[in-house]
Amino acid sequence: MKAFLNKDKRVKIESYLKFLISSRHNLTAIKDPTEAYQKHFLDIYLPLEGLNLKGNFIDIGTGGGVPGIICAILFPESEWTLLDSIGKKVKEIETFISRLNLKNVRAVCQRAEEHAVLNREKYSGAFMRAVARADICLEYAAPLIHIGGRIYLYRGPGWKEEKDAAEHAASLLGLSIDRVIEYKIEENIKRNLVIYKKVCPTPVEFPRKTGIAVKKPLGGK
Ligand SMILES: C[S@@+](CC[C@H](N)C(=O)[O-])C[C@H]1O[C@@H](n2cnc3c(N)ncnc32)[C@H](O)[C@@H]1O
Repeated sequence: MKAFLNKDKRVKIESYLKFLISSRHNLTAIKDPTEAYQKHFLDIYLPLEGLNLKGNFIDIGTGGGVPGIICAILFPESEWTLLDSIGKKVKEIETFISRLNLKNVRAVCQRAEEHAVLNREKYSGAFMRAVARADICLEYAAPLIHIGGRIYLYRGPGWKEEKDAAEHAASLLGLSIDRVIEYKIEENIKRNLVIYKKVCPTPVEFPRKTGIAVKKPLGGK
């Protein structure tokens, strides 16, 4: 199903952005509704407009629920797992999920490396924004998705500099780059949705033990 907006989805997205910017736990530094619409909604929505998504997806390092909650509203026929290692964030997004009456979302408090132990190859796709360097994100996400599944990384203009490290990690993890969607959320704010496809099994040694992906990134220091 392609991403599209109708009145019901618009209302839910506006309510969610209100919850997010008025959170007690400072889930975002953005407090202005117009800026939140641009940086938390348009940033996620614009590159998805032409994409067909259906299945069982995970948002790793969801924080306040971006991109997971936005995606769950845009793609109600898919199942969404929102993962974060910080308990108070997960508790708060659980309240957002129930206030928005979203039936296709669950929130899980766990580190990505630990989630992979019992959920290997469970998902059709993984989304990540602002969690870590791209090569580190790929190590977290690759074991969780099945062959043929995709990893969607929201990256800023620094993507060009981190691309070689990400490509090296991808070659070790069974991934191949699928496409890069370039877009702008404002005339001078350039963004990329970098999409990797899982083409063969991720070796069992990945993800490495908790914390190692950050300490010794696959793409080098
Ligand atoms: C800067 S926030 C980004 C939140 C959100 N994705 C966004 O774009 O607004 C990064 C989040 O990733 C989570 N995180 C970092 N490493 C993680 C890991 N290994 N497993 C689970 N969550 C992780 C942090 O707890 C934090 O909430």
